[in-house]
Amino acid sequence: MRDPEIWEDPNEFHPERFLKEKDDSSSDHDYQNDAKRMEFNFVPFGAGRRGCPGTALAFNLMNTAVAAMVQCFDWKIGEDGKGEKVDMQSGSGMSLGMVHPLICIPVVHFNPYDE
Ligand code: HEM
Repeated sequence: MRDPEIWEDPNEFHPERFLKEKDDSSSDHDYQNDAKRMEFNFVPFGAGRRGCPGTALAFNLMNTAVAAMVQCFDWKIGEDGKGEKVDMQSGSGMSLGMVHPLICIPVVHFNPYDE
């Protein structure tokens, strides 16, 4: 999943790598493109007969869900809210579960009804 022969800086968090269009030379990074992803370098929803049937729904909802989480909350790390950094170490397997479960506490910082 983090094969350096397929992904540039595979252990770095570069979400913009998924924005890059095929043959876009405007960036220093040669991030992956849609065509390469179709070659099963990126399979977050599995594939084949048992592939995820919720793929289209997830794609439609994910932007809104993440935007709401970022816009409406600050996030404290750990059960006591005193952690400083999320341990992103990933396990093995198709879907890269986290070795250390992510525990964060949402703190509301924007309430549209507080007017
Ligand atoms: C970001 C969101 C999601 C991710 C990353 C995800 C990922 C996955 C993965 C990796 C599998 C296993 C596929 C395989 O074995 O090849 C799976 C299966 C499945 N997913 Fe999702 N999924 C997501 C959202 C959803 C949603 C929104 C639904 C339903 C509304 C859903 C329903 C299912 C079901 C029912 C299965 C079992 C399919 C089967 O075994 O035949 N998933 N998903």
